[in-house]
Amino acid sequence: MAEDKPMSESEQQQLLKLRDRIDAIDADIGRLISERAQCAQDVAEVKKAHSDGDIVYYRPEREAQVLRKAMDRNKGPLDDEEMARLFREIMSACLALEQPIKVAFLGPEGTFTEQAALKHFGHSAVSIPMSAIDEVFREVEAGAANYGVVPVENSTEGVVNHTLDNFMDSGLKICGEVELRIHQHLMVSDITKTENITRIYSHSQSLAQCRKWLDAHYPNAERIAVNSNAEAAKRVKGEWNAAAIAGEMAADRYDLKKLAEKIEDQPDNSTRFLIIGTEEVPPSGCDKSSVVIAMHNEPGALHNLLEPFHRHNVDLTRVETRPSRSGNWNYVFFIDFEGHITDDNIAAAMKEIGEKASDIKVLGAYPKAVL
Ligand SMILES: O=C(O)C(=O)C[C@]1(C(=O)O)C=C[C@@H](O)C=C1
Repeated sequence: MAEDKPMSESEQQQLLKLRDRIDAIDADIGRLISERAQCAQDVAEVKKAHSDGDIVYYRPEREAQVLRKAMDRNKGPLDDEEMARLFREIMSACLALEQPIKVAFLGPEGTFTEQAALKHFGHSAVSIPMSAIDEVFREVEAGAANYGVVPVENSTEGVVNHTLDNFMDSGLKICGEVELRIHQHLMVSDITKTENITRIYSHSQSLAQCRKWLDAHYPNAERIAVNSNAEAAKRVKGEWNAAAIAGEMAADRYDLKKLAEKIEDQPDNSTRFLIIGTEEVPPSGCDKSSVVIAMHNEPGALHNLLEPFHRHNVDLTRVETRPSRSGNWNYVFFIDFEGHITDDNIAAAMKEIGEKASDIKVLGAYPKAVL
C-alpha cells in the first residue's frame, strides 16, 4: 500500500477543526434522535390510552410519509435513497421502543426475502425464517409473528404462484410492498475444487435467471433446484465439487467465496415482495391496491372486468390469471392498481365490477414502495 506523505501543520489543524465540528454535529444528532425516540414512546402511550383491543403500533402509511418527506427535504450531498435509508433505521429503532415487532420471512437466513424484510422494517425488527411461503402465512395468522414477507413477482421469471394461491384461502391483508434489485453470484466454499465443479445448486427461479450465463460457462454442470438460494449456499459448504447461485447476504452468512458476480442474464433483474399482516392500512397519499376477482366462465368476462377500471380512470399495474380451485371460481384474476381502495373512482369501479363478478376479495391497500 502506498504511504501517505506526512501532513503539513496547517492540514493537521484543518483536520482537527473538521473533526471537532463532526463531534459537535454528532452530539446534536444524538440528542435529536433521543428526543425523537421519546416522542415515539409518547405516541405509544396515546395509542394505548385510545385502544380498547389490540394496539397497532406499526403504521405503514405514516412510515411511508416520513420516508417520502426525508427524500423531499433532502438537498444532498447524500442522495435521496441514502437519506431515506438512514431515517428507515431511526424509525425502526423508535418502533422497537414502542413494540419489538416480529417479522416472519421465507427463509432460511440469507435469502433475498430476508434482505427485503430488512429493507422494509429496518434492523431493529426481529426476523424469523420460515421454510415455506405457506408457513409465513400461517405464522402471521396464528399471531406468532406480527407481519410476514413473501416474494410475489420477478421481473424476468414472472409471478410466484405459491404466494397468490395462499391469498385465495387467507384472511390476511397486504400492508406493504418492497422492491429489490436482484444480483446473483456464483459462490463456493473453501474446500471447493473450482476446476471440478460438476453441480450447481440454487432456487429454480435463480437458475432460470442465470440460464444463459450457465450455458456459456458451465454447460456440463448439473443444475439442481433446491428450496431457496440460502439452502443452496448451505449445501456447498460440505461439497468439494459444488457451487451455489445466491445473493450477497447468503455469501456473507455462510462465509462463501464469490467466483463470479452479477451473473443474472437481465441486468435490471428485480423482485417484488409483499408485506402481509392482519390490519387494513389507511391512505398514505401514494398508494396501491390489490384485489382478487372471480368471473363466471362466459364470453367477454375479461372485458367486463377491465372496462369499469378504464372508465373510472384506474391505472392497472398488473393482471394475473390463476386457475380456480373451486366451482364458483371459474376464472380468478389478481389485479393490482394505483390508488387506495377507498378512493372515490376506485370504489365506483369496484361497485360495478361487484355486480358482474361471482366473487371479489380486497387483498389490501398499501403505500407504494418508497425505497
Ligand atoms: O407515528 C406513529 O404512529 C409512531 O408510532 C411513530 C413512528 C416513527 O418513529 O415515526 C414509529 C412507528 C410507526 O410505524 C410509525 C411512525
